[in-house]
Amino acid sequence: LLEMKKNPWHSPWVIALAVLIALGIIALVTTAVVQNKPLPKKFKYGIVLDAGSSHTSLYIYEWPAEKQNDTGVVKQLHVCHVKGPGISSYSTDPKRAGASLQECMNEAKVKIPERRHNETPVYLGATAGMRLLRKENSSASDKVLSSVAKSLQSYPFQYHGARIITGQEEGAYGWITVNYLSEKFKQSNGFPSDVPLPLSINTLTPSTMGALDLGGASTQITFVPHEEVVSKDNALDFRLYGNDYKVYTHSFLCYGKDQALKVVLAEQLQENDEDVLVNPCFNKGYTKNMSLSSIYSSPCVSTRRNSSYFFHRGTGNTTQCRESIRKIFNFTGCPWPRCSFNGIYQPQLQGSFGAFSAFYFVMNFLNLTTTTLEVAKEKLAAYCSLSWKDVKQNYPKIKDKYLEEYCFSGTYILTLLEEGYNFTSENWNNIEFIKKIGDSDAGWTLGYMLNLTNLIPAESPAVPPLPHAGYVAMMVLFSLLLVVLFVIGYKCFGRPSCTSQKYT
Ligand SMILES: Nc1ccn([C@@H]2O[C@H](COP(=O)(O)OP(=O)(O)OP(=O)(O)O)[C@@H](O)[C@H]2O)c(=O)n1
Ligand SMILES: [Ca+2]
Repeated sequence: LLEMKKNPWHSPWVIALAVLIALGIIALVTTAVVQNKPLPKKFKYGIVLDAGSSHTSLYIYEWPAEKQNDTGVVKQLHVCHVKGPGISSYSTDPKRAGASLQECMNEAKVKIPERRHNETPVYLGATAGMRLLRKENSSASDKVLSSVAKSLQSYPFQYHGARIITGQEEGAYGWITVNYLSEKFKQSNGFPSDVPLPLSINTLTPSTMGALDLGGASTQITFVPHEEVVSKDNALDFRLYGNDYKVYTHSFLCYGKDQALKVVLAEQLQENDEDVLVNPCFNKGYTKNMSLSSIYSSPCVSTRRNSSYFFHRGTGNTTQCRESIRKIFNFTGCPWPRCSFNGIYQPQLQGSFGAFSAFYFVMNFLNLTTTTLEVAKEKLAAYCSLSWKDVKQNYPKIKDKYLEEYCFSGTYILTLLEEGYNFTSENWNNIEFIKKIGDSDAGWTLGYMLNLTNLIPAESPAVPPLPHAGYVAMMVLFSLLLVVLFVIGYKCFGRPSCTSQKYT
């Protein structure tokens, strides 16, 4: 009996040690489990079709399901350019609008894992081409939309609608895209998120990047100004990742580069009595027989002329070209403290800007993406003065459709940015001409999907239970404790000092 009482395993010290060791193991396992929840490794997908005035593109986005609230995790997986013109061009044969999307939709079926098809949302947003068609003939635009809707619904994805987005949305989502991709929303304003900010809010919000989008039929300018946006039509309020943003946006319908060209040509024709149009915005030696209906059929053009064809001849003079482009802007009659043009309010430009879509295509072709404004003007003048023969020889691979318009387009862009939006030599280099940020294209589609899929939270997402450093420290501490307990246990084993004397 005495022997049994002396058994060291029955000493309270050893029992206490055993309990502590067990607790240590439980603590270790719990910390590891809480911190490193098993990763499901599940990817989610979304499809957005950008039905622009000149073409349609299908974008597939991908993001890890468990991180979807973080900023910057949604990425473009794939883009497919639909063959043929924009959907508004099928107004006389709407069925073909839906059919035109099939090739890209079939590609999406291959790119997205089959088991994810039924949970993948698909959105179609149509822009200025459809806005113009709706203005002209709303039943035709309805038919085109029904045709594309029917086509999209025949796929195994989750159909979320086909609609014409507003110019405001187009500007806002473009702004969200560039700031999401350049991780501008991650920054904090230095104030706790529940503290109401002083009135001069936009001087305290983290800096963002403005967005400049030039399409075929409309153009958008969107940025966070320092001053209050006094025109309600141009004001947007966002709360993203715990910060408030007061954003200015405006979309100019008919000021996309294809429609602007039609308006310029119509003005030039108006000033010409003959059926020959001598145009300083096209290279010398460029000639083309054009139908007047190609210009007068546009709802952006209000003038009319009787004959059916005209002879278009270039002279390649950028100074004269700029003069004729300037005529489509109205710089008088501003009812606001400040205007861009046509009496539209625009606050003072603020911060850096990302200029994408046709701003990029044209400026990149002309090699003007990184120059000063003065050098851009000089280089453009030199390009415009090249003969059409030389231009064709220098760029044999570029389609005539694009090539013939670069002198006009370059001059239009400089006029729009400098005289329309009031960029100057001083802030010119705040404009960054971009196509992509990382692997994703700059444009409104990503912002549209992030918003409709609730992928951008209003408040900062919750942080993990422990920051990584805290987790490592805890693990080291628990491990050390366990080692110490083992050592004490081992050293104590069988020693009288560790066994209770009152049993003897
Ligand atoms: N490599 C390219 C591709 C396009 N373009 C021109 O860029 C303009 C269209 O730009 P885009 O952003 O694609 O316009 P859409 O989205 O079709 O038009 P919108 O946004 O106004 O609906 C067209 O004039 C087209 O000819 C170009 O110059 N070079
Ligand atoms: Ca567009």
